Order: sequence, then structure tokens, then C-alpha cells
Amino acid sequence: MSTTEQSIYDRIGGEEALVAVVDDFYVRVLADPKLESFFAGVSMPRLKGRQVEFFGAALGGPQVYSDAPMRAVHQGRGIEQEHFDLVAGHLTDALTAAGVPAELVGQIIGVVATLAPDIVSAKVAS
Ligand code: HEM
Repeated sequence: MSTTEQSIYDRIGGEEALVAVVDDFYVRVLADPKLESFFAGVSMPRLKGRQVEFFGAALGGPQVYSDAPMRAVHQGRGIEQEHFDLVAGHLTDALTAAGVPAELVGQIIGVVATLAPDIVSAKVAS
């Protein structure tokens, strides 16, 4: 057996686990009254597929994420830090519900948090 350090992707259970987490994540996001309107008219099967590619690539899996950069996808949608934090919370909950250990969830959310400057494009009016 190899003793090579496993990627986060392998440690959470590979593609099957990731697909299940992404499905549950979007159930939670779409059930959130503060978030659902952002996804009106969006093809969810397509978005889930892209999200599996994105997270697979980001967490050390074999996927290649070949679509637009995060800034191009999200800017101009009126996404505020509050919305980003809610989405990150739903991801935390979906990972935790799938049995991913808290330490790994923390590492994944740490990676996701670095994306906030590209995704948040609206400031709360002051
Ligand atoms: C938390 C970190 C986030 C990550 C890693 C992420 C990742 C992604 C990815 C990979 C796509 C697919 C892009 C493509 O077509 O290739 C996407 C699309 C999208 N994201 Fe995010 N996202 C995040 C946060 C958010 C937030 C906070 C919102 C809004 C509240 C949001 C709203 C959307 C919408 C509406 C689309 C669909 C765009 C379309 O196909 O028309 N995302 N996101």
C-alpha cells in the first residue's frame, strides 16, 4: 500500500462523495430565502456539474475545471459578503452532514474563503 499523503479529494471519499455533497449543498442554498433568487433561471444540473469539476480540481482530484474564472462568473450579480457567508455556511453544513471530519471541513472552507474577493461584487450601502 502506498503511504503517499492523500489529497483532500480522496480523504472526503472521491467523486461519489463530492457529487452527494454538491447535491445537498444546492438543496440547502435553494431553500435559503436570501439566496434562491440568485439562481432563478439557472440550469442546476449544469451548475452542479461545473461545481463538481471546480471543487474536484481545487481539492486535488482528477477533474479539470475549464470554464470561466470566478470573477467573470459572479461579478455584476449583486452578491454581497452576507450572501457569500451564507453560501459558505451551507457548504460547511453539507460537508458536515456527509461525515467529513471538522478538520477537513475547516481546510476546505479556508480555500473557499480566499475566493470571496472575486465573488463578492456589491457593497452594502452605507
Ligand atoms: C462560496 C464560493 C463559491 C464558489 C466556489 C462558486 C463556484 C461557482 C462555479 C464553479 C460556478 C459555475 C461557473 C461555470 O459556469 O463554469 C458558479 C456559478 C454560479 N454561482 Fe457561484 N460560487 C460561489 C459562491 C456563490 C455565491 C455566494 C453566489 C450567490 C449568492 C453564487 C451564485 C452563482 C450563480 C447564480 C451561478 C450560475 C451562473 C450561470 O450559470 O448563469 N455563487 N459558481
